[in-house]
Amino acid sequence: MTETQTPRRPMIEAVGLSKFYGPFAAARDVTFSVGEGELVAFLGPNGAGKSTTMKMLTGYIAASEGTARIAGHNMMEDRIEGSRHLGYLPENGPLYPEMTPLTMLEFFADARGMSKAMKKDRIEKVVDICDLSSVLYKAVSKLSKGFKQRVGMSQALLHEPDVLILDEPTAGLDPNQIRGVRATMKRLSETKTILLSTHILQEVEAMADRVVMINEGRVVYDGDVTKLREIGSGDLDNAFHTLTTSS
Ligand SMILES: Nc1ncnc2c1ncn2[C@@H]1O[C@H](COP(=O)(O)OP(=O)(O)OP(=O)(O)O)[C@@H](O)[C@H]1O
Repeated sequence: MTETQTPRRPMIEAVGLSKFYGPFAAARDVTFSVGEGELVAFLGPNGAGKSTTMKMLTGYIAASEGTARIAGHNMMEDRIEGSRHLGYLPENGPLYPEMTPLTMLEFFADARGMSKAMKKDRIEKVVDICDLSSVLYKAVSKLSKGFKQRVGMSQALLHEPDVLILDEPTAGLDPNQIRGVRATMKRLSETKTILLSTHILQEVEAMADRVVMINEGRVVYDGDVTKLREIGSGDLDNAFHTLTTSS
């Protein structure tokens, strides 16, 4: 950042977050922040602690140590206010298999206390953004993985949050579905702050302003994609390998 640029307002903050399961640390002293309007990729091998960190950031699980803040709100002390700003797509989607996408969105809109008019308007908008009109009346259990992912995304966007935490939004999708989800995320990144976990390095190249990498529960890299590539002598796969196998 040059001296003339104003620092971005931090919208997602992990401050010394740790999560212990007995003696095992799933996350240890994780500290990073995502500024307003940034799209940050959260990278790491299987079991590195990405989902655990995201769950602490969203207030879904309590941290053993440290603080999580969304739009300045401590997610343990002020979760309701923080959650107003936050859309969260968990790893396996918050899906109710016997509901249809429409009944599920209505259910979430009611749970958020939306007025009738607001509910209609917001459901129409997220159905459009996530391209769900063809499956609105089908049971979620009968939908393809790609559509299930989009239903999860529509739920995350329903209350028009300005911060999105998306846990592997493209995992298990075919290349066409990945294209669709990436295009949606790219559009959303024009107006929102996004933290997105992924294993796919092309996704990082295509979309992210910055990368936070985690390995064995600890942050091992926080910086831009260009510097990350330099660590791998010009290759992101190499950089990933170097940073996640040397500890
Ligand atoms: N409830 C739990 N009890 C015990 N260990 C857990 C629990 N939840 C997660 N872990 C462990 O914590 C570590 C981090 O898991 P986490 O799901 O955060 O990793 P991840 O980086 O999201 O992995 P993946 O890319 O495979 O989704 C793993 O070793 C996991 O087995």
